[in-house]
Amino acid sequence: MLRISHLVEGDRIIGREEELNNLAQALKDAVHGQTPNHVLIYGKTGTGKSLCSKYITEDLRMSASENDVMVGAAYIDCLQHGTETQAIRAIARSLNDESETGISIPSTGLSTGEYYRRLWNVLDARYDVGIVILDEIDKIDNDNILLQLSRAVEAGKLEDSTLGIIGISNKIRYKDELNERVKSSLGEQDFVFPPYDANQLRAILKSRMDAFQDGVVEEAVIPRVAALAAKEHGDARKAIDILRYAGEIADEEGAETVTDEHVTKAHTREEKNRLAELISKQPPHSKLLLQALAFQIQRAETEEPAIPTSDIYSTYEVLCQQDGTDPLRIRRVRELLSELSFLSIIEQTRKGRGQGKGAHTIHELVDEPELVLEACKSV
Ligand SMILES: Nc1ncnc2c1ncn2[C@@H]1O[C@H](COP(=O)(O)OP(=O)(O)OP(=O)(O)O)[C@@H](O)[C@H]1O
Repeated sequence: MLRISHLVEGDRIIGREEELNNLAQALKDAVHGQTPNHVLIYGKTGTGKSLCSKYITEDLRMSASENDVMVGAAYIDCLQHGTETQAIRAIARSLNDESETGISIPSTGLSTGEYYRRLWNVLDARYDVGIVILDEIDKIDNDNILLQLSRAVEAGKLEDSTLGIIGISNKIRYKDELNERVKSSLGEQDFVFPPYDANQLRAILKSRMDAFQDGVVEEAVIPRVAALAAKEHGDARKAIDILRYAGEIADEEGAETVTDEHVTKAHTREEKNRLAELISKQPPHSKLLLQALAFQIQRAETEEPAIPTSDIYSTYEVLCQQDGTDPLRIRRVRELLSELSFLSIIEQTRKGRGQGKGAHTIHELVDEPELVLEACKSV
């Protein structure tokens, strides 16, 4: 129950009624075998984007089957299947059943075009509607796949079936990066999932308490974990991870109960792991920028240093030189910094320079610079 991949049942999804309704509304045509809207979902980590997408497609699949409409769903993590061929192959494999279709989807040896052809055949053979969930869609290296999938029906690739896409991203500006054709066909409906508040996090944690035996978790633990997870942004993943680590640490120590002290240790363990995971997903230049900011903060003599973009940039240039890579332009650097801020790895504040002198942005790290540098090194 405390594994992140565990799919909770509908009645345990907390605080997402509106989002689930919106998704259901956008996809409802699939229940009658018609083409659903393509949907993009944005939101910070741990706001339930993957959970709600999987839940709603499963719900749709079951409602559709009552109408004798066959809905097939494929969930693809684009971080693991980041090229066009890998992603198409993964979708085709997940929807196929060779014993039923006679179509094989080998792991190598086919051209990208052939993988597409087999995917269309699988869809036509097995389903009325295919729903493809592309998680971390911004990690796909080539827009072509989005164009092909979103226009498969229009382009006459599918004869007896149709296709809908749910794209999920942490990058709020993801759509700006797409070319106009993809943008217009993919982004029919956009939804932003807000962070959870401490009450919702508490309810989410309570609904997972079956993971522990009765009386093992001390009373103060759940509110404390919820408060820790709500502090940066209301991240259910973080909350569940801290609770799991607290249980593991209590177990390692042979303790009878999970206490506040275990939560403190669990929080440190979670921060280290989360940072390393989050940073590992960032482009190389974002890592250099983070290191630059961490070095600047370490070097600063004030208690709570706030570093302007220009200072980060000058250290970043030195790091690029050491790394043998060309620095990006300042404009792109600003974009990467604001992405890091959206992900709650850094904090940005606009500050006035004094009357008539305009404003500039200053930066802080959410975590300790040593932790950030260690995480950058470990990935
Ligand atoms: N409303 C909720 N009720 C119960 N559990 C939830 C809820 N929202 C999220 N969770 C749980 O929190 C964890 C993270 O959720 P999920 O993977 O859906 O987040 P996400 O927004 O897709 O995050 P990321 O962008 O990091 O992939 C999962 O274990 C999920 O089951």
